[in-house]
Amino acid sequence: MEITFVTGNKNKLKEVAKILGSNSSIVLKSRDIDLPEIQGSSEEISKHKCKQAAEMVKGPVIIEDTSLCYNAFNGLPGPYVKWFLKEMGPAGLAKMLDGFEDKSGYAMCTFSYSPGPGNEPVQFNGITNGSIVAPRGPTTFGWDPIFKPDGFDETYAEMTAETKNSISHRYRALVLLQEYLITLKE
Ligand SMILES: O=P(O)(O)OP(=O)(O)OP(=O)(O)OC[C@H]1O[C@@H](n2cnc3c(O)ncnc32)[C@H](O)[C@@H]1O
Ligand SMILES: [Mg+2]
Repeated sequence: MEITFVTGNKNKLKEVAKILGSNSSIVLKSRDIDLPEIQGSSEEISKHKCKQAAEMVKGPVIIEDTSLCYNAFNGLPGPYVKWFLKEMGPAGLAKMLDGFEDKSGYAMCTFSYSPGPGNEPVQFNGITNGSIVAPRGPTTFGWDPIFKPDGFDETYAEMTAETKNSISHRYRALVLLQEYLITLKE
């Protein structure tokens, strides 16, 4: 099955390609487009991106929207983390919690799949719980240096790609997406 992943983020594409790598039933194509995003919940933003992607590609597409949620902020910055990261950097994003005892949070990936234009997208959520820490490790990908998943001492940035891809929010959502796509073929 050939599916086009529409994203303006090269690191996302790299991880998705790697996670799906061993699964030969999906042939992943990609389009480098930074789709406009509405304001709303992660699900609403993801659905809107997916509908636009299906119109552009005129065939089966996946897109995803990623959130970093602070429990002390009732889930914010959530899907708006990109703009906080852009202006404050990872260190500033971690410092936002200085006045709060609760440093817990979660990373969430909301994938949407559409078989083509005019179809209602199907959604899959992957969540990895963790805590927000002062930046540690390479600054290659977004807020990776400040997110320490539960059960690990390392931040996402300090882990090997293999370890991150075996526990990440993105991996968990992709497991569900793959399970769904397999049912379509039956
Ligand atoms: O074109 P799209 O797919 O929307 O790519 P984007 O970079 O705009 O991504 P989002 O809208 O989902 O915004 C999520 C923000 O979180 C960052 N991000 C996404 N996944 C991440 C991950 O696994 N680790 C660290 N940062 C991540 C990403 O760089 C953005 O700044
Ligand atoms: Mg985006």
